[in-house]
Amino acid sequence: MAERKVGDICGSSASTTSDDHPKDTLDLKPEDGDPESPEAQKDQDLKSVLVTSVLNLEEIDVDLYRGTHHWVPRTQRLFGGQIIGQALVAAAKSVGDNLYAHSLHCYFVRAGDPKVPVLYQVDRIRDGRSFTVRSVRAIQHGQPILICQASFQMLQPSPLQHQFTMPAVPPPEDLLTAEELIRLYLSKPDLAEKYKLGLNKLLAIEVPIEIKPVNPPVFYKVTASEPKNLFWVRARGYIGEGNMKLHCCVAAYVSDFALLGTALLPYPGYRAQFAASLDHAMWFHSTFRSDEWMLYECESPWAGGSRGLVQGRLWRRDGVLAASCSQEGVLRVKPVTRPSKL
Ligand SMILES: CC(=O)SCCNC(=O)CCNC(=O)[C@H](O)C(C)(C)COP(=O)(O)OP(=O)(O)OC[C@H]1O[C@@H](n2cnc3c(N)ncnc32)[C@H](O)[C@@H]1OP(=O)(O)O
Repeated sequence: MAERKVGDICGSSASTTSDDHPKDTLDLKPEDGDPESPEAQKDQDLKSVLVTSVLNLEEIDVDLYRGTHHWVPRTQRLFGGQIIGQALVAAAKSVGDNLYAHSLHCYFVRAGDPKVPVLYQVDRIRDGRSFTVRSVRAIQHGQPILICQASFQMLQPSPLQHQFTMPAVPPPEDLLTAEELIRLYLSKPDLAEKYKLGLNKLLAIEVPIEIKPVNPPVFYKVTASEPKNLFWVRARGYIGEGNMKLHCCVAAYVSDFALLGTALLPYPGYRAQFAASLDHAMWFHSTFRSDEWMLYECESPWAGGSRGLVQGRLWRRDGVLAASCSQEGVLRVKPVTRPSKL
């Protein structure tokens, strides 16, 4: 069982002990690392996308913020992870530097409209001695699209510490990114034209997340599998050590990516006719860097009634459990029709 360090709650930076916490703010300006370093310069643009646009809200009034969009799925409904991440940013703005996000619970009540920004209205529910709770409504066209409650806690170490063991998988250096896999498929001389179009569309999507599937699907070979999936994941770009609240917001964004699809893995004979996240809950257990590779372990323990339940665990490379999440989504499917062999 991986040894957890005292103070390993989402908030202190990974290297601190219990008595020297960096000022943990949500100032989203580029980290004070060496901005001229090749690493920071190389990714500054992409970092500016994720840090200064997707998760950098404009303050409209006290506890009222406005968020814009960067990447929108082909469904043309706003990506749920964006709305969760932005809602957590809004909630965190009115919370002291000595408090750290430990959980959030959301309902997606209407589809997000990519043509208009999202307003985030924060309600300061309670400021307790150890725990502080905020409620956030994400609003478009005067109606809520998401309702979210987030809770923050002071650092309070405890002798009760345990976690599961991280799955044994190849390191990310031994695996290909989703883009590299797609290019590999596209290089196959016998690939049918109709597949090329779909794959090139996938390549064109500018998702600010890098993904390396641990067990990449054998492309277009439809086989049923257990409702379990593993992939290495990280935010594109350099974010840096200090903004633990920001890393939680990025992890919230990442956690909703490719999660619901886990419930479809046992049913290759069906494709989603209508799929959307209904709710999303997340718990932050330790410090982590969302701009460094983390293992995302996804599984679906149940599906039925046009819904699927999926759960995820985000692991640091050193085996520490960083965050857990659960989500239920509506899954309406129809049989996949294949051209007859006759
Ligand atoms: C992975 C992600 O990031 S998803 C993004 C985040 N999540 C979301 O955007 C979901 C937001 N929430 C919502 O949109 C709403 O709460 C809903 C759609 C989930 C539920 O709203 P309801 O008013 O109950 O809609 P309902 O479920 O009846 O219908 C939804 C769709 O399914 C269709 N539908 C309904 N019943 C059936 C059925 N039995 N068979 C097939 N289709 C059906 C409806 O026609 C509708 O399709 P349409 O939007 O193309 O017209």
